[in-house]
Amino acid sequence: DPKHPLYNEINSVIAEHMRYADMDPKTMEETWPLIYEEGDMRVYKREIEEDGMIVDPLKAIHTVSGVTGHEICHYFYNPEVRMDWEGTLESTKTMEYLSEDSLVTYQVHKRVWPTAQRDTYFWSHIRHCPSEDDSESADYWVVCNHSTDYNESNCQMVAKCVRVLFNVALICQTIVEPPPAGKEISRDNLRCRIQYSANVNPGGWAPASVLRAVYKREYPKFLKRFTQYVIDQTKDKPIMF
Ligand SMILES: Cc1cccc(-c2n[nH]cc2-c2ccc(F)c(-c3ccc(S(=O)(=O)CCO)cc3)c2)n1
Repeated sequence: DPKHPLYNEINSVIAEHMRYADMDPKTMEETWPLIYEEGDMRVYKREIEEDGMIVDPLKAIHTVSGVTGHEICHYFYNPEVRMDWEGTLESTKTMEYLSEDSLVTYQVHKRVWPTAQRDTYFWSHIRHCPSEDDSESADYWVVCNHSTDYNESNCQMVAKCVRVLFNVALICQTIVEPPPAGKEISRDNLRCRIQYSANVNPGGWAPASVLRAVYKREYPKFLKRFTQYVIDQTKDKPIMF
């Protein structure tokens, strides 16, 4: 039984993202042009225009040591800390908690000259997808942020903003190098494989060259800043498996 009005939509969007989980870099490179590479981070992008709009889908694969997928997803989902790590945000407002793993947020993003200011109104959902006991599949933690118009009329929007439609997913897998026999697992034994996918329709008029330059610059910055934030927040805390 749907526990809240967005329950079915969230299930189908998550299922779709999980179908594309675990694209290894080789397969990625066959169909996705690599636009940025630094250390373990690879950012891929397709150039797609839909009725004159840039809707370049973006995928980033990154491996971060010392944290778990649960920790990465916990901080990505938690609206209370978003202003601490999301550098392109002017404001964020949690409109409604649909359940303990689903909520609706209104955000205003910093203006990128010469385009108009953008805002986003979206649901967020966090989910643990344990591997089936056949242990063929991996164990994932997922967060999805997806535009919505659910109860939009209750939201006091910032005037003159252009609404952005987007569908973002963060899919994480924790890799544990077993410690020597009898030793506790420490953060030195942890690595987290992150897949970030973003489909952003910037809405309204925006020059293709400017948008593509912004995305090329902002996404790697955002992933580095966010993952470093989680490393800093968790380093002295017990591990969240
Ligand atoms: C990180 C990044 C990449 C590309 C562009 C920019 C940016 N600069 N100035 C305005 C924006 C902007 C415009 C519209 C957007 F939807 C998002 C946007 C970005 C990330 C996410 S999220 O879901 O990954 C994290 C939640 O904020 C959602 C929307 C960001 N920021």
